[in-house]
Amino acid sequence: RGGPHCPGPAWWGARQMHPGDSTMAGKTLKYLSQEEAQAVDEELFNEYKFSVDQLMELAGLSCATAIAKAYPLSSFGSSPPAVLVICGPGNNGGDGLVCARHLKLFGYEPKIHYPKKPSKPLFDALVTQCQKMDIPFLPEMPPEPMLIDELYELVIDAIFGFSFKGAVREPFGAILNVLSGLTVPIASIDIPSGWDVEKGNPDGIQPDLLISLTAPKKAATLFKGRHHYLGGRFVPSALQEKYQLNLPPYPATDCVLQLQ
Ligand SMILES: NC(=O)C1=CN([C@@H]2O[C@H](COP(=O)(O)OP(=O)(O)OC[C@H]3O[C@@H](n4cnc5c(N)ncnc54)[C@H](OP(=O)(O)O)[C@@H]3O)[C@@H](O)[C@H]2O)[C@H](O)CC1
Ligand SMILES: [K+]
Repeated sequence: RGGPHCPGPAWWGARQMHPGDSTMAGKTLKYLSQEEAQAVDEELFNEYKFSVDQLMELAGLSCATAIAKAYPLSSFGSSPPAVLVICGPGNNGGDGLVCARHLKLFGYEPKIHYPKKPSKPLFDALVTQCQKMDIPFLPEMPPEPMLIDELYELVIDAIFGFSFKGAVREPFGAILNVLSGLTVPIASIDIPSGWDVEKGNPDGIQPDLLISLTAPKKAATLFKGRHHYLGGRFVPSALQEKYQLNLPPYPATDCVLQLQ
């Protein structure tokens, strides 16, 4: 474990953490309830005066970085690797748009399906940025898992984040059904979509990668995939302390940290 990227002992402690476990400093990484996740988010905007696009840019960059670390360009047979990004109607979908843009800059070939864009200037701008970077928008979701397996190397799930509640409404029910049948890996942003934010969903999609933003949510304890990253390195220490997030230290200047 030597060399310039050698994780220090604190990171190693974080890597092994689950609720109830401890870091080497004796502190437990907090897994947030839905209410806590929303409260931290609101405080970042209302008290700390961050704007949504500031945090969304950092969140989306973290997502693209985690994906590029877990699935480096060199690990794919095709070049550039085709990636399908599915964006939902809230800020999780916005993170997906930003992630797609950074993936393109990193050398991937993203295509986006965005069936329910909110009519807000922020999302209009994110869409224009992607269009001007030659990222295609697919008007229809590929109807069969096999089609996606044939055409794409990876699927990014940016459908729902920490505000998801209740039974899935269309068109997202049909989309999640297709995703459930995939062989190619799914990378979920913040929450595997269709999972209850706290209790998960044993019958839902089973992503290979999860990137928890700000702090993991309770459902992340049920994540069974290979790669769990923490991203969204923007939480001021006073806010971390107020919510006792006990975030492990990020390595050097990295915007993501591998938890598993
Ligand atoms: N602090 C941070 O870490 C930041 C995280 N970011 C990302 O933002 C999301 C949370 O975004 P939010 O807009 O609050 O919510 P969602 O994206 O999770 O989803 C809201 C939309 O989803 C619809 N919805 C909810 N439940 C269902 C359902 N059962 N079926 C269908 N649709 C559903 C909801 O629709 P409504 O009709 O209820 O309005 C909304 O349209 C967080 O997870 C991060 O990914 C920020 O980017 C930066 C800060
Ligand atoms: K998601």
